[in-house]
Amino acid sequence: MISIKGLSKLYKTKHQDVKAVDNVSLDIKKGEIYGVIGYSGAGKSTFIRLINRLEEPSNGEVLINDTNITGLSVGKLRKERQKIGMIFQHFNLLWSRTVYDNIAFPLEIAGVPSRERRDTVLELIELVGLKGREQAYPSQLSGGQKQRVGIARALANDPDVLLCDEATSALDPETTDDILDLLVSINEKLNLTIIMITHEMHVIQKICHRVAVMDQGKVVEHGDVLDVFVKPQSKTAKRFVQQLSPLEHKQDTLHRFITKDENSEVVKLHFIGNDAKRALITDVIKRFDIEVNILQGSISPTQEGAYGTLYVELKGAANTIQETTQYIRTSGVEVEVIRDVT
Ligand SMILES: Nc1ncnc2c1ncn2[C@@H]1O[C@H](COP(=O)(O)OP(=O)(O)OP(=O)(O)O)[C@@H](O)[C@H]1O
Repeated sequence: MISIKGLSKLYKTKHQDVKAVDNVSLDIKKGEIYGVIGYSGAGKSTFIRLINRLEEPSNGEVLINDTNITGLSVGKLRKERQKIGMIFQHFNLLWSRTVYDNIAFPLEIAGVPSRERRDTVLELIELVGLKGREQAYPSQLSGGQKQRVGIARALANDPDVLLCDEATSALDPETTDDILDLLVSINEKLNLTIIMITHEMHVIQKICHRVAVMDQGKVVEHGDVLDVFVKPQSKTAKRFVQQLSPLEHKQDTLHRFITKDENSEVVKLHFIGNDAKRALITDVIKRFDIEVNILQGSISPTQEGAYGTLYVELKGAANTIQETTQYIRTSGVEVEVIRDVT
């Protein structure tokens, strides 16, 4: 649905040239929530603003439903932008207009007749959970409510895609989760494609189907969220995943279980999707003459299923330990033998 080809943005400043976005190519499918994550300065905001041409690209193309956004005249771009909603970190509401009038604004610009406009605004107010606050001004709203107005306004012209630029970064964790839940429900109800720029891995984990990791203007890794969480390849992705995994910080506590004794082995098990729900440890204990000592574990949900990590100590005869790890592997769970903790 969205095809981004060789997209680049070079800022020329007095002192230096900055490649904010460097030859990015991505395909985003209809109805998916696509996350783009990166640290500050990675080029995320520039990237998302290139999609609707709030920034002009230096190179490359953006195709939305086969329309080449990069090639459109100003007039045609204005029309096409109605199909691309956008929400912002600081909401960008019109402070002198009520909730109702903020949401009606893009419909006024699009020349929608007042009767139809009213129906759409009331429907959107209901959709984002702001019934009863129609006549409030932005200054009278909480951050979460302001973002709900932003979302309703972005949906007013029934867009094909919603661009979210750090849409939850100004919100507290609880309100962030409420807004993320709202975005998921809108994605499901309207089959709306959502592109989500963020520096928070929690956002990616909670709502995205696929993710691209940006560093210094480049996409250094992209794929299904579950794959990137379970097996991050790039240094940047690994750092992000570690942020979310409290276990990685506690690895030093594993030290005392790691010995040179061949009758004891510490292993890390990776569970993905339905594997995370299986009673594998019970199964292993029943099958093998082995002691299983659970050291640490966690399960994390994502949009595409759960993934989990479990550290266990296996105690028994060396060949039984080997048979056990082999059995676990053949049952589809990845096993990593931990010999050293760094
Ligand atoms: N208008 C501009 N002129 C010159 N350089 C710019 C401009 N906008 C962004 N940059 C530079 O481009 C790079 C990417 O910036 P961008 O804001 O896209 O990153 P980001 O990942 O969104 O970071 P943040 O989350 O901090 O905004 C940075 O080095 C930034 O200084």
